[in-house]
Amino acid sequence: MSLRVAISGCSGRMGRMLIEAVVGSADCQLHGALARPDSPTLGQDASAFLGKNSGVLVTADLHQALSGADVLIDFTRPEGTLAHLTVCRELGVNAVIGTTGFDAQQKALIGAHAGHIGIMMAPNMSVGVNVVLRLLNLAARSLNEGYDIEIIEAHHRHKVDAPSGTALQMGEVVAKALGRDLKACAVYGREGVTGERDPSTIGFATVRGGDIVGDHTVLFAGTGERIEISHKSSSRVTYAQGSLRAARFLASHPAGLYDMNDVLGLNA
Ligand SMILES: NC(=O)C1=CN([C@@H]2O[C@H](COP(=O)(O)OP(=O)(O)OC[C@H]3O[C@@H](n4cnc5c(N)ncnc54)[C@H](OP(=O)(O)O)[C@@H]3O)[C@@H](O)[C@H]2O)C=CC1
Ligand SMILES: O=C(O)C1=N[C@H](C(=O)O)C[C@H](O)C1
Repeated sequence: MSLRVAISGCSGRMGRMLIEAVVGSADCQLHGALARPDSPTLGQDASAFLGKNSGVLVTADLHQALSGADVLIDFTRPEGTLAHLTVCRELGVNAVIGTTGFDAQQKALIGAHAGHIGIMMAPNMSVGVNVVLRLLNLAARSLNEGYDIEIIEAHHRHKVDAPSGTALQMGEVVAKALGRDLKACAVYGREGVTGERDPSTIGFATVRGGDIVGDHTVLFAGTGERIEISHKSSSRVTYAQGSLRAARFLASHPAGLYDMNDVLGLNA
């Protein structure tokens, strides 16, 4: 039987990419498409932008979109995600969360919902980025003395959160490998007379412009050498395919909070 997938933020950059992926998939069917109450797309067929008819009309009614769905895939904003999760929990619908920019309190709320439904949350659904996170763990443990660590990310002009969720996750992985607390050692941008670099810090730099899909580099700068571990996305299709993989994963797992390592079997 097909996996019944609902998409929120259905007219956003990722929402459209996800609808295309679901409509083109052999084992998923579009079940619901959510937009905000003021969206001009309300009432239209959710795949009209593809020149296709899915039979699913865009709605702002959470219960209408989510009743009978197996899973919601949500790439919106933190406050939207949390509102959607409340209804997912009420209706027993699993959730794949790609939204970034949650604060600690919001993450705790998501954790509480995961006691009742399956939730897979990751700031980056691409297989490549999740392999890079593994490489960073190895690199940080090996380069734990004498290397200054800087994380540089670049995204399109429309992105609203900074640093990116992926950059922050890379920082968490590196800090953990070094036995540091990212909250205590992160430096988010520099200006003016900053003084010499504190070797215990992890620096972040953010670039925003044009249509950059998503570039991330972690720089280990030593004396006489630099190591750079980079990932560059050239299409959002990788995020959509990773999200469908996560949706399938949740269908065969009990309630709980999962990440891409679980989906890709990298925790084994
Ligand atoms: N995990 C991953 O792999 C990836 C994560 N992302 C993250 O996904 C999120 C969305 O990115 P992107 O698609 O580029 O953004 P867009 O701005 O293109 O789309 C966001 C969508 O969410 C809707 N939305 C905004 N606020 C709310 C709200 N409060 N309640 C319900 N819906 C809302 C918007 O509606 P409207 O059209 O009416 O404004 C829009 O349709 C970001 O947090 C981004 O960082 C992005 C790519 C990959
Ligand atoms: O907003 C985006 O576009 C992206 N957001 C995610 C993030 O914040 O890390 C993932 C990807 O880099 C694209």
